[in-house]
Amino acid sequence: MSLTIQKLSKTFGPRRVLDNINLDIHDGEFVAIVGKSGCGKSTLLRILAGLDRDYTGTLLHDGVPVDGTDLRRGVVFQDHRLYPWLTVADNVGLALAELPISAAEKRARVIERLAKLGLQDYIDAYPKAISGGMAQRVAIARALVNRPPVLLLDEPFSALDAITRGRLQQELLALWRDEGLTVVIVTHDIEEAALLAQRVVVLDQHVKRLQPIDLPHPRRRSDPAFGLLHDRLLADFHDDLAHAA
Ligand SMILES: Nc1ncnc2c1ncn2[C@@H]1O[C@H](COP(=O)(O)OP(=O)(O)OP(=O)(O)O)[C@@H](O)[C@H]1O
Repeated sequence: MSLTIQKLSKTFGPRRVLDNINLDIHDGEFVAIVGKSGCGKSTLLRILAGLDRDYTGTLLHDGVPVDGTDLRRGVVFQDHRLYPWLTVADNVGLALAELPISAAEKRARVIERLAKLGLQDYIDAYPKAISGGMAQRVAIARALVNRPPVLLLDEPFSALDAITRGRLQQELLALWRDEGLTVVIVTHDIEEAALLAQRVVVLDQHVKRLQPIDLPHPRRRSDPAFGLLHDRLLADFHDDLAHAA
């Protein structure tokens, strides 16, 4: 068991954003959280990260209550959040600041991690000199440099062009497979969720649907089984929109 969410609710003032969420995320699982804008996806991810502790209910990581951010959970946001005055390597190295290892060891670890993401030629570049896709790779490198077992991503590819997004999706799948990560990705893109995840959580304040996707990777949009699952997820959204109207 990796993350355990029990009876979790969250309000902003009078507004209930998450209502009685129950969800177990298993070790090594790839879970996508989808739902219409404002349904609480980012709020839930921030809670999983330990960035927001103002909720009711229970959140456990490996059976232990989450009480803040933790080196065992790396986080990637939609915007890369790199410091413009630091090089790529120094941005990634910041994540190791508190680790009791030598500067040389830190540098070696940073370079190894950057190389795994194809960034070996950009180690000493500044963020403004690299593309949006590269910057998101750096953000992933920063999230993983501590070798956390859990990677949490909030709309990590939605600001990228379609080709770059496709590449990064494949790289994320490779990282998940090769490193045995537990991945939770928030996305508004049903197709992205269906292409990547083993389970898709449709959120609408509560868990509206938990959809397993048992298709092997790489998944093809042209596969009829993929189309069926995609359409089922899409139907949940139409349902939401009908209710909203
Ligand atoms: N700090 C805050 N204070 C007050 N309300 C907030 C705060 N953060 C989020 N909300 C509200 O909570 C609701 C859920 O927000 P959240 O960002 O989790 O949704 P989301 O599903 O991620 O949306 P989107 O897909 O548009 O990013 C929204 O109505 C939002 O306006």
